[in-house]
Amino acid sequence: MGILRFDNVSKRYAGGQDALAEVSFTVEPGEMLFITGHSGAGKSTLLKLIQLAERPSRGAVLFDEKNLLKVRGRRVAMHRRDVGVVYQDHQLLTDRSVYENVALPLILRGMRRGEIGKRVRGIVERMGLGGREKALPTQLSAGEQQRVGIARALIGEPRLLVADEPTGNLDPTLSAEIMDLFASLPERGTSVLIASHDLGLVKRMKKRVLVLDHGRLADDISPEDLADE
Ligand SMILES: Nc1ncnc2c1ncn2[C@@H]1O[C@H](COP(=O)(O)OP(=O)(O)OP(=O)(O)O)[C@@H](O)[C@H]1O
Repeated sequence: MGILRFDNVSKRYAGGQDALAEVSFTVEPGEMLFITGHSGAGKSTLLKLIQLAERPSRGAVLFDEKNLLKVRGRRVAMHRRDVGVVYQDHQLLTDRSVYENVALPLILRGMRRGEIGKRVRGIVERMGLGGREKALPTQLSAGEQQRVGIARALIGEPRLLVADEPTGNLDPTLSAEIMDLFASLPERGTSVLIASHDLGLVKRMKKRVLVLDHGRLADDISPEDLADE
């Protein structure tokens, strides 16, 4: 049973063409995969459907076999706890410390301060940011800032992590470091779906790759096939 399933999903924005057309695929628990394709191929749209930032025009997106079309109102926030999101520009609060940025999702949930502190310390260490808790994001390097963004996405222990061009602003060495960090997540049970147009980086990771072309799923390449190329 997949953690995420797209069943013949199409998405058409008002006045536009199909941004996604009849897309079907399944993501297993603990699987890491990439989604790639040209600019405008529909990568961001696909990730938005998972976060309930957009709704499909046709077809169904299922999370844990639950049709997301039925998730409305207060249950949208509950669903978003299960999906951690990492952005290209990390979207950190620049006037808040690393600690506060990472703690934010738990504060919003009303978790006890002691429990928040324990969790933040744990994830900050895991992301290699130990000792930087009091720093402001502007005092950190680009790679460190992105790791704070990943820590914030992971703090609520989501079942799935989605990332839209998470290394878009980083140099090749830092990009590889961040990718290795993502690759370490599935062994803890988190599935990871990363949109990237950096084909070199994607191929190096030797994971499953979904290829979008004008909204259609043009290819679904297994790690074994990738190794053969
Ligand atoms: N809010 C919107 N309203 C109308 N059309 C949109 C909207 N968002 C995206 N589109 C269109 O949908 C198509 C897919 O866009 P999307 O952003 O999903 O592509 P992408 O693969 O993420 O591109 P990029 O790599 O440039 O970010 C494009 O033709 C885009 O112009």
